[in-house]
Amino acid sequence: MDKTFQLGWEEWAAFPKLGLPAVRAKVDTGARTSALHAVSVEPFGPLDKPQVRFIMHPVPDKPEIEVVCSAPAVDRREVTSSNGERELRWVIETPMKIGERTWPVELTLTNRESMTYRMLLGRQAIGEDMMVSPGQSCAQGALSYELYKDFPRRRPVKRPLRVAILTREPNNYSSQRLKDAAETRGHVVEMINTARCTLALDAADPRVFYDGKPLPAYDAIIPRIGASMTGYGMAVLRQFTMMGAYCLNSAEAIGASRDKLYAHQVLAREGIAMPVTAFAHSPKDTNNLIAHVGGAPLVVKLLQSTQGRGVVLAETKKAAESVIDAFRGLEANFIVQEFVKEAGGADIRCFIVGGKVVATMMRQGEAGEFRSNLHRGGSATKVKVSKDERLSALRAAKALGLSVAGVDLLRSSVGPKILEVNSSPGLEGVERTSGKDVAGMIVEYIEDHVRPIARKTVRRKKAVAAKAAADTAS
Ligand SMILES: Nc1ncnc2c1ncn2[C@@H]1O[C@H](COP(=O)(O)OP(=O)(O)OP(=O)(O)O)[C@@H](O)[C@H]1O
Repeated sequence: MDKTFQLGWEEWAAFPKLGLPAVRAKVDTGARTSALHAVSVEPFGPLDKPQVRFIMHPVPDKPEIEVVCSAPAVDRREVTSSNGERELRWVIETPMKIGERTWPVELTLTNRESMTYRMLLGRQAIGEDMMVSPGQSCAQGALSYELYKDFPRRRPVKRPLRVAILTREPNNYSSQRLKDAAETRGHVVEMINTARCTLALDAADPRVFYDGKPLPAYDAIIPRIGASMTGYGMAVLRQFTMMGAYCLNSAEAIGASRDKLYAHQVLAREGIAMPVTAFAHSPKDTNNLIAHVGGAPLVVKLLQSTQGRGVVLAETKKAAESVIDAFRGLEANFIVQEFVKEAGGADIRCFIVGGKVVATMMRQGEAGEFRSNLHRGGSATKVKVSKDERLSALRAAKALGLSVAGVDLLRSSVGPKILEVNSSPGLEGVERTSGKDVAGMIVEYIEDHVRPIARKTVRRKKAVAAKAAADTAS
């Protein structure tokens, strides 16, 4: 039986690792190397293991379909194109599937926008047992560009991602764990100090500069924005979103969860149980505030508080009045809250990744301390949460629109009461206590949600170009 693998003068190829299900290629035995259409080609990753990221428009008459690809770079070499021009091109190696057969091929990356075929299949990629029939088209069967129709909804392929962690603490446990988890899976991680980013607001080409140099297009951003940087961090995040990056938590969701008063209103609107909470603007309303939460004992919390710093327990009405007066004197914003005594100085942290509680821990304050924060000497232990607790934590994260969240709740006599929803929850306590690889789960979630297509960028660029043309004409 003839085992020769027949190729026609044109063939349909698929590149599973690049996320390209159908590319029409011209077979050209006159050319040594194969070439693939690529724009915005950017190298990234460590020097000893370089990667290239590029954008491919697989459908010639539909440039709005953009697929972001990345692959290990094997070389950078000078190639002479058919018109005799010499060009320095990145070379990648990736599996190619034609018909039933898959084999690794080397591809040089070049802009083939003006060519009919997005790919040229050169003789180096044609094996010894293959034969080209010049009179035959698509000897291995036809694919279709229809495969790109539902593209944004398809599960993206696993490719090396260029990930940035937005943090001012690159060496802390959470940043390092996320970096390790991503690198173990073949991704490249860069730590970006939020405070050092400069934003260039240009409708056609929004950029982020770092130390005066433009930052590249990232596939994903992991925001680890500290409370003191919330406003600017959100702006940086919005900019990266405009540049087409997938952001683990959106700027809006982070802003909503950081604004404690607003977050409490959202939870209340969604009917999620929490300690009765009150807020007043006028000093004349101190008595009303105290009455609203059922009188003393009660908790007064600074809206800007973190790590339990501005959280005070007032055991008597007199003490409550003094604390409220003191906070008002300092012009501080605060809320007054029912004290959930039966929680016994403990709270439960539910770590949520993509609509699932993936790890939990119970934090218990030191003897005589009603605040359970680990920074205040509290200790963490394993805990099994009830269905009610799990569901209310999930509802709280969903209400605020957070994909990754640390939801704190109190065990009250009438069921779970949500205390707070954190948008940059620390990993150390929860990983050490639960023994779970939470960082790994976050990276897997990112892999499943990174956009395979950068359509928005194209649409925006087109809209800006069209407006400029209209302005010139008028
Ligand atoms: N209403 C309450 N009833 C009982 N205990 C409470 C109440 N509010 C807070 N606590 C205790 O005080 C701790 C700190 O409160 P909270 O989490 O609201 O403060 P925070 O400063 O925002 O802390 P974080 O750093 O976790 O954001 C809680 O973990 C909990 O143990």
